[in-house]
Amino acid sequence: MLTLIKNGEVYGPDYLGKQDILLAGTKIAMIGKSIPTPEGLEVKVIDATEKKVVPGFIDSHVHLLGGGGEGGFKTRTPEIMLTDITKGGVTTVVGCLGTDGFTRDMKSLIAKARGLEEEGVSAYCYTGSYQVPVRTTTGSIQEDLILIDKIIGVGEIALSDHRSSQPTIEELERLTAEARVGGILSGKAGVVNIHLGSGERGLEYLEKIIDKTEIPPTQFLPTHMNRDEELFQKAIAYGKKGGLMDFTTSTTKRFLEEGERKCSKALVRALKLGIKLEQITFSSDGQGSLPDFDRQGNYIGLQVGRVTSLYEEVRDAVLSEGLDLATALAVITKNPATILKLKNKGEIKKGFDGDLVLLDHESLEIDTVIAMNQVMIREKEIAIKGTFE
Ligand SMILES: CC(C)C[C@H](NC(=O)C[C@H](N)C(=O)O)C(=O)O
Ligand SMILES: [Zn+2]
Ligand SMILES: [Zn+2]
Repeated sequence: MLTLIKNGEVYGPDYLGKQDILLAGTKIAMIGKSIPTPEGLEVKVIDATEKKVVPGFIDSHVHLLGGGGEGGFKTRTPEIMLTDITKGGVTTVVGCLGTDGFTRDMKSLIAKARGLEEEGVSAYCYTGSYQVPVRTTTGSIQEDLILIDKIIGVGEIALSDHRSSQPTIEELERLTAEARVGGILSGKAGVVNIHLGSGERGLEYLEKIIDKTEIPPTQFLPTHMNRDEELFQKAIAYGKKGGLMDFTTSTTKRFLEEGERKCSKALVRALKLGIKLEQITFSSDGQGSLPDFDRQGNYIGLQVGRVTSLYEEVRDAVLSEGLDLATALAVITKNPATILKLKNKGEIKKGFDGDLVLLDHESLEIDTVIAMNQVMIREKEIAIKGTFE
């Protein structure tokens, strides 16, 4: 199937100017000025005049099965549906388990990722959950990475949080070493997605491991680094040592009042403080719980994370914080693709996957979403059965 997207302002995420883009099969076949409509072939032509064309968004931390439970059974959060993902312009997700790594398991997570792939988006998983030792599928982290295509790393491993399994630094070193070697042997990132709570120890374990072992800082993708000012400051110090930082875009009014840093502002501040753009990503924590505890650790209530918050924060960074679009887009396109070694993802380049989002020129609202050259949302209309094909 051929799709010709005409005359859009293209950000790959770097600005490429007015270009036509030809999609063939599931790939970007050509990018160029005024590509002629191929004769005698069935081509879907999309007029992107007055639109910006950007890479499909990558959400590196989504509770595909739902999560939660921190307030008891009634607070389990719901499984994600395809349109929860595509209406946010997201065309690639990485699934994880959280606090409840007991009633939700890796077999279900892998099956859910496969289901989403059948529906047209790209989906991967981290093996494990908050807990250490990591509950794998094959019995070993290395074999999960080597044998199960959907598994690209380990997580979300909880540190500095009252809900963590209180792992020792040796246990964390060991599982990270296993993830690294499993990644190397399978050509994957083998990244360890770390859940940071607001505990005093903060990033201590990670700093010690990258200081005293051969494990590089890029082996860790620590998330929730914007959850409060103290952790944000620690993240900046960690970033100066080459550490990566992922900011969580799902939030609540109360969290922001309690000191959580809004992602659009955290991005601008981190750049101003000298953190390099390629060290920074956003992820949504979609369908994960956003639980509230008092100072004594008593449960107060919870809300549910939304994948749509991912691009909302990027759009705010541009419209409210004055960041340029190419810079803001990088944290949900090229950066996660590079860090997680997601081949052919995150950029508008010949040979890369046909994952594209068309934005309204002025409002930057999502207009059309194309995943693997299938139109999932067209002129803001959501395809009922997933795609318009
Ligand atoms: C970053 C904050 C706001 C949310 C964060 N969510 C999770 O980690 C996922 C959740 N525990 C689940 O298992 O569904 C948190 O709880 O700290
Ligand atoms: Zn988390
Ligand atoms: Zn989470």
